[in-house]
Amino acid sequence: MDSPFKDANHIFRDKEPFKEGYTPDEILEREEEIQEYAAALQDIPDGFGAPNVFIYGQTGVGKTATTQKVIEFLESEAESADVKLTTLAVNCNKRTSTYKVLQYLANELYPDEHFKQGTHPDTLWNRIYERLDEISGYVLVILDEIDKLGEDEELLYDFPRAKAIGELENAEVGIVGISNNFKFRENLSQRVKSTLCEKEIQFSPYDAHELRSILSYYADLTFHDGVVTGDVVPLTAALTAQDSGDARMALDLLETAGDIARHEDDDVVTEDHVRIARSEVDRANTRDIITERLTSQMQLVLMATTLLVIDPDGEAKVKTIYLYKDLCDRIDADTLSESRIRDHLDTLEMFGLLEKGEHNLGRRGGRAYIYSLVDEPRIVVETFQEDERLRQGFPASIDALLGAFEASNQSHIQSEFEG
Ligand SMILES: Nc1ncnc2c1ncn2[C@@H]1O[C@H](COP(=O)(O)OP(=O)(O)OP(=O)(O)O)[C@@H](O)[C@H]1O
Repeated sequence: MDSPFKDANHIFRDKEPFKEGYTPDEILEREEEIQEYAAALQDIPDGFGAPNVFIYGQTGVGKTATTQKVIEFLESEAESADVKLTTLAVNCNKRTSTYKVLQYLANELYPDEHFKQGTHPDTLWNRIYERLDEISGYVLVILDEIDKLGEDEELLYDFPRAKAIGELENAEVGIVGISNNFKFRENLSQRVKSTLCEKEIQFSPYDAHELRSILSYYADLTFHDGVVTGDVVPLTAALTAQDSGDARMALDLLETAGDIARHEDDDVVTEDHVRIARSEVDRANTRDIITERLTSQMQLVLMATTLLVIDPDGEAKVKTIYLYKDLCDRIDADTLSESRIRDHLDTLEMFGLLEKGEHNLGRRGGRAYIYSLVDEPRIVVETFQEDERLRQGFPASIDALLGAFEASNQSHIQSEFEG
């Protein structure tokens, strides 16, 4: 058999910049935020203190990448100004409590020792303070995904006050908290909010113009010259801007379009590759949400809604609830109350799987909520068909129904739930 692998890659020159954790040399389209960020931290090189800063914005809008760049500048400014500065970066995604962050910091500050799980928290605090006093100067603790600490505020309360209350003599701690969870800030207690959110910087989603410039920069680094045809970057930027304004998502789409061109042995990447990539990425996202994030009852409610969407007789005659009960009977699952089903429909909407519209019931009075699927029904049906138990819930004619639906391309409103 001949080797199944392709010859030399004529599409990509380097894929490193697409990887998670890659630090770009340049941060584009964030000039204003960088200026604000620098102003918020100016007290450090000026020698006036270590401030606390809170950075927030949706996922993929450059909060982490911009922070890395600003910290690089800050470190070099501090050095030129002869100001002692230590920066400690912690990702709270993996360290979700004050204790875990302290354990991590202690291990970073004492590379020759190992602080095991179970070390008394007072020991961790004392050793950390001891070391920071030895190092002396300003200490900036950068807590990425700070919202993962949840309601555990001990660290956020104690650390910035350590000098004021005499725990530290020669060092002063400032915190940079980064979050994509908008509720986190609101839920902070007043005493922590007033310190941590002393200075706040918001990062907005990127618009199409900004994404174009970011994508062009990455395309130059990752693709061979002349491979990316004219409309690819603007289309990728426009599709992502309409959806989320998330640079990570845009880069993922561009890479997937390149992968498809490579796989198909095409010489160049075109708009068509981007469109195919878009449907592949959507498919993968939908699958992840359905299989990883929905409870089995939410899956059943989604299944019922999907069946109504593809069943030509389903429109406005049958309600989600009856179909849902029927599905539960078929796969022998418990049935929820109508109000819980309603909650689940709202959750499915929040996950971006369903869209809710409203219509008046005319002479009958009242309103009805109309749910439609955001994705192609086939993506949802195929995901359910991969699950042995859920597959039983579909009627034997599901493939024929789906085929007929696609042929007639009925994608309008289908499921009714009276409000
Ligand atoms: N303005 C930019 N210039 C260059 N690269 C960028 C820019 N914004 C984002 N990126 C790149 O996009 C990806 C996602 O950015 P980043 O991780 O900084 O987003 P984030 O806002 O911190 O997201 P999350 O909240 O999910 O952590 C990274 O690869 C990053 O290098």
